[in-house]
Amino acid sequence: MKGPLFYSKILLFGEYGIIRDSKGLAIPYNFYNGALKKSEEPSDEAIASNKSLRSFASYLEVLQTQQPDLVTFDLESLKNDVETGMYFDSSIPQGYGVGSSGALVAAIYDKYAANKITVLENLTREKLLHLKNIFSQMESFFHGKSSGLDPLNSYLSIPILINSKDNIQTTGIPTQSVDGKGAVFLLDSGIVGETAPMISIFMESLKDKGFRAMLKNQFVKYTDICIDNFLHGDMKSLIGNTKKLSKVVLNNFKPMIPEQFHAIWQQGIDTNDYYLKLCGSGGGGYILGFTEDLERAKASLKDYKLEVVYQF
Ligand SMILES: Nc1ncnc2c1ncn2[C@@H]1O[C@H](COP(=O)(O)OP(=O)(O)O)[C@@H](O)[C@H]1O
Ligand SMILES: C[C@@](O)(CCOP(=O)(O)O)CC(=O)O
Repeated sequence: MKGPLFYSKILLFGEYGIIRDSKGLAIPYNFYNGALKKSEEPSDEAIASNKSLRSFASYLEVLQTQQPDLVTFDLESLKNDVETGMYFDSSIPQGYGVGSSGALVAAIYDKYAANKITVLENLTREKLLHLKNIFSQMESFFHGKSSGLDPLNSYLSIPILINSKDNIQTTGIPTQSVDGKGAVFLLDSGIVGETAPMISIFMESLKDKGFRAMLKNQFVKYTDICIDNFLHGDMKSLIGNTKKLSKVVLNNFKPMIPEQFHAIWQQGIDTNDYYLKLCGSGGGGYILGFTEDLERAKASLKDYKLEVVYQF
């Protein structure tokens, strides 16, 4: 048995802001994927994954008992498959901000949900919101509060634009220019991040009036402008505004940036070779980079591994 593939995602813009109603833009990232699978001779990884699925199945049982109107599953098949060794065979790194638990949630919903909303039907705003709500509650098993956006992106495999909490839509993004000099890339911090403590730090910071003002007048403002620039293919403005965003993040989201990356973050701003921003909740995992000139960014970051995700 091997199920369909579910992909990783990248939240290009909107981390933290979407908790406070900024815009957000998430795109599928097809470099990594995962699928439900059974194997005769499971590896240690498969055994660990199976164990995690077992607890997830119990959680879903409670969820559907508590909220039968939200979603129900074919629990008998799910439990039976878990008993007979099913696991999530995935190349998506865990705790890296590219949605490993989101892809898993999407795969489970796809295979076991009753009356599921499918990708093929007309996805009205109401249906999208309903799906996001289901996914949010399913995914909260893995890291507490979840917006449900990761599984939604993985399930639909199309870019999603968040206009506000209750207003989301699927969207197109400008076609890549494969020989373009400009690029969006991932920088591997080599550290596994944890989502929940980062969100706690953010929530704590929100108690401060100055932080709230910075968020509204700078962070959310530049996030929203960057998304507009990106969607309209205005890459010149995008680069200028990611520079502003990069500065705001370095000055105000330090706990979310591993310490050994503070200097190269600043170096990008000083040299204009690249601009860094958070990729998801931060604290490790990937850092997202934007550059007008990929070769220059590569030379400047020669000691690091870059993965290009989009060229323009
Ligand atoms: N292949 C897998 N099999 C079982 N559980 C997985 C798998 N991949 C991810 N998970 C679960 O998802 C958690 C990581 O999700 P999360 O904290 O949301 O990080 P991220 O989504 O940034 O990768 C893991 O701790 C694990 O419980
Ligand atoms: C920090 C946050 O805004 C983005 C998600 O981060 P991550 O991809 O789970 O690391 C949290 C959320 O909106 O669920």
